[in-house]
Amino acid sequence: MHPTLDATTALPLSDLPPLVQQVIAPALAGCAMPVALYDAQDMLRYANTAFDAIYLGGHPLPLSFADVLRHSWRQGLGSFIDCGDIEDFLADILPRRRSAPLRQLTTDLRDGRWLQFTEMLLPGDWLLTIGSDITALKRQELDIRQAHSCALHEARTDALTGVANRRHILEAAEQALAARPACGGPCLSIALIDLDHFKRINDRYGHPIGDAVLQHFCQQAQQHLRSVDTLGRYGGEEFLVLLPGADAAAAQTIIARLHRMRANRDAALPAITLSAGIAQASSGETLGQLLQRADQALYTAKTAGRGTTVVAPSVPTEIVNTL
Ligand SMILES: Nc1nc2c(ncn2[C@@H]2O[C@H](COP(=O)(O)OP(=O)(O)OP(=O)(O)O)[C@@H](O)[C@H]2O)c(=O)[nH]1
Repeated sequence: MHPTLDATTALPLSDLPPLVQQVIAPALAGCAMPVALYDAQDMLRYANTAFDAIYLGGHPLPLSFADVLRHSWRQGLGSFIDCGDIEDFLADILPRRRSAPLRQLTTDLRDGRWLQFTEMLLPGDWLLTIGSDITALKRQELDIRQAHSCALHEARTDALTGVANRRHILEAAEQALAARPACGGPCLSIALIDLDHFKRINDRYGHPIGDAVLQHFCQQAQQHLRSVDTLGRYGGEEFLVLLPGADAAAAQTIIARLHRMRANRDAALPAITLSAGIAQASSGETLGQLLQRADQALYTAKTAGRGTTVVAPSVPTEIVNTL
């Protein structure tokens, strides 16, 4: 009778393939990297101490691969299962098991660590699994990803109001226009909004109150726009709203909600009104042309006395093409 490999090995050494018996198992028995060996029927026949601690918690062998995962899941050990259902998880991964002579898999453990497993098919259909701890690498990757998304967010966001900045809202508008088919397709409208007599707010109450009014306007406006709409700061007290799927009439209804926001205003802040110019994109129209029409409509709203919305007349395609 041969000695067992370590505390978790339930089978005699002679039962394992010679390569494992003579080289792999003795070298890896006390190794910090988890090592496991499955036979041709996918029964776990050998696990070193590190693998036992992660998946078995002292459970005796043999155990099928699926039962290793079921057992570890029940015991709060092993891999984290995103879908939360061990049987669904097994149904997803089992068809790919043993699908190549050498495979690498990454898994996050319920204790927060990350492992990369290398699975190697051996003669006689045995499968050797060796894991290495890649937690530090994963944390670094996560930090880099978070730093990147923070940098991206900052590059796209207006620092005062938290809405899209001018560059980002214009990029979004370009993309929305480019995504439209050459003719037909869903509508797209834009609204240029300017807060009325804003200079007076600054002059009378001071710049910090002016800033607070801008912030409050953006907060409120975002609550009153649809989730598909995008609000961006176009200039000082001027804002651009993208209204996908909205024709001019629908856009007017949505912008009317912003006019009514005065009713919910923060009593600590001075009241404001706004003027808006709406333009519905015509087929083939460039962003420059669309903005020009919205700006013209805004100008008309301003000269008409402010506190109102003007819709730019629609442009027939043949005229757009000559603009
Ligand atoms: N507090 C504050 N004021 C700003 C900011 N950006 C622009 N402004 C002010 O917004 C005011 C815009 O003034 P005008 O262009 O004369 O327009 P208005 O007073 O709003 O008048 P109309 O647009 O004609 O209704 C200026 O006084 C700017 O200083 C900002 O970030 N914070």
